[in-house]
Parts: sequence; C-alpha cells; structure tokens
Amino acid sequence: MVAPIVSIQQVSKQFSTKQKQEIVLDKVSFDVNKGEIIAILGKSGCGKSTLLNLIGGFEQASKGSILLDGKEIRKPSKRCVMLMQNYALLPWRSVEKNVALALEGEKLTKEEIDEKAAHYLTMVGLLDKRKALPSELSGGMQQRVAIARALAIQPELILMDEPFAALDTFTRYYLQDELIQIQQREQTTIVLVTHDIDEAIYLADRIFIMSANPGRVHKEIAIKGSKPRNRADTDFQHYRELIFNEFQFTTNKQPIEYNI
Ligand SMILES: Nc1ncnc2c1ncn2[C@@H]1O[C@H](COP(=O)(O)OP(=O)(O)OP(=O)(O)O)[C@@H](O)[C@H]1O
Repeated sequence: MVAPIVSIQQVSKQFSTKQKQEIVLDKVSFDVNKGEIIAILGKSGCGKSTLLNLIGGFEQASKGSILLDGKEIRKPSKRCVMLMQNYALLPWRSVEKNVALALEGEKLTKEEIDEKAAHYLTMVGLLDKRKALPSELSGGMQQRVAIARALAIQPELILMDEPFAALDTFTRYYLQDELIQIQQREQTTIVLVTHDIDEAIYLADRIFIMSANPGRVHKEIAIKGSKPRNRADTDFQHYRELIFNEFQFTTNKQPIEYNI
C-alpha cells in the first residue's frame, strides 16, 4: 500500500464579500499517493483553483484539514510548488537566471546554482537557450523554463493550474510527453487542474470530476494502462465517453432554441 503524500479531509471553503457569502468547496475529501498524477476536472467556477490554493497553503480551509506527509499545511513551502498557465517568468532575467531564482536563498555556491540550473534546463531541452530572455522564447519554451524552475526546487509535489492551456495543440502534446518522462524519472507527485478532458486522460492516474455550487467531488475515475497512452485507442475513447457522460450529469444545460 502506497502512503498518501496529501490527505484532504472534509475540506470546505467559504468566501465572504460585502455582497454575499459563497460556499465554494463543500466537504471535499481525497488522498493523493506519492508519485501519482491526479487531474481535477470541472466546469468553470466549481472551485478547482481554490482547491489547489488550499493544497499549496496559499489559502486556509474554512473547515476540515489538508495534510502533507501527515502534517497540516498552514503556509506555502518549498516542498510544494505551483505552476501557472502564464509561466510567471521574470522578463528581465535570462532563462538560466530565472531557473536559478528558485535556488537563491539555499546554502549553495554560485557554481552549484549554475550547475543545478544547467541540469534542469538540460532536462527540458533548453540548455542552449540559457542566455536568452523569456521574450525571445516561444510560449512552449517559456513553460519549459517554468517547469525547469519548479523542478530545481526538487519539490515533492507540483500543483499545476491549466499549465498548457495557452499553448497550441502540438506544443501541448509535446510538453505532456515531456512532463510524463520527467515525472517518471523524478517520481514527483502532481495535482493538475485542467479543462481539457483529453489532457486529463493522457496524464492522470486518477481523475476527480467536480460538480459546482458548491464544489464537491462528484466522481473519481482511475485511468488504467501504462503511459504514454494512445489517444486514438478504444480505451482512451471509453474514458472520454465516460467523462462526457459525467459532465452531462453535472451540467444542467438548457437546450439551445433556434428561431427559424
Ligand atoms: N479570493 C476570493 N474571494 C472571493 N471569492 C473567490 C475568491 N477566490 C475564488 N472565489 C470564488 O470562488 C469560486 C470558485 O473559483 P475558482 O477560481 O476556484 O474556480 P475554478 O473552478 O478554478 O474556475 P475556472 O475553471 O474558471 O478557473 C468563484 O465563484 C470565485 O468567484
């Protein structure tokens, strides 16, 4: 039995503004095992990013608790990094200096920092771009720099909020493959929020489908089969259909009326 690295226990989150009080998450519970990729799918506003922020320690739960290796998460830590859709690179720093940023504050010499930065840039295939500025790179390359920077911290857990959503299909496919390879090599645990059903099936070991108002885990689906998976095979289509059906269930969409 693999020990859970993250344990989410009966977590509720309420936001209060002047206008209203909103229960965004309601009694969410699940475990994430070491070395797993978990994908969280759900329609806009169901609380996916809020859940990631709670796991990352950027927000506090209103009720319930979230444990990282058995200890309650109360603030952000280097054991867990967040990777965003917009890369969040510093535009005035070179690629290698952006990666090195993650290592500043550690007890490392300049040579050690350079060596580590080079190591992780090699891993994402961007060593030859180390002197470039982010603006000189494509979106896909910038996201690879952000991945190298996240990996350089050697976190146990990476939280990803739609990391590839801004990229074109082929770059997205390429980075998904790269992510699987790196994740298998480093044995990092990943919790990924995505709107992309195919991305979830391609990457995840388990998918949690959330329903909205308030956000709850509606269904857990374990994705069988080794990676990389074949997007065209029958198993993949089976999961796709399963998830589409679940979404119909969680979305009470009115039929579109056409005036002819
Ligand atoms: N800091 C905050 N203060 C008040 N309300 C908030 C705050 N953060 C999120 N919310 C509200 O919580 C709800 C869920 O937001 P969240 O960003 O978690 O959803 P999401 O599922 O990630 O959406 P999307 O897929 O569109 O990114 C929304 O109604 C949002 O307005």
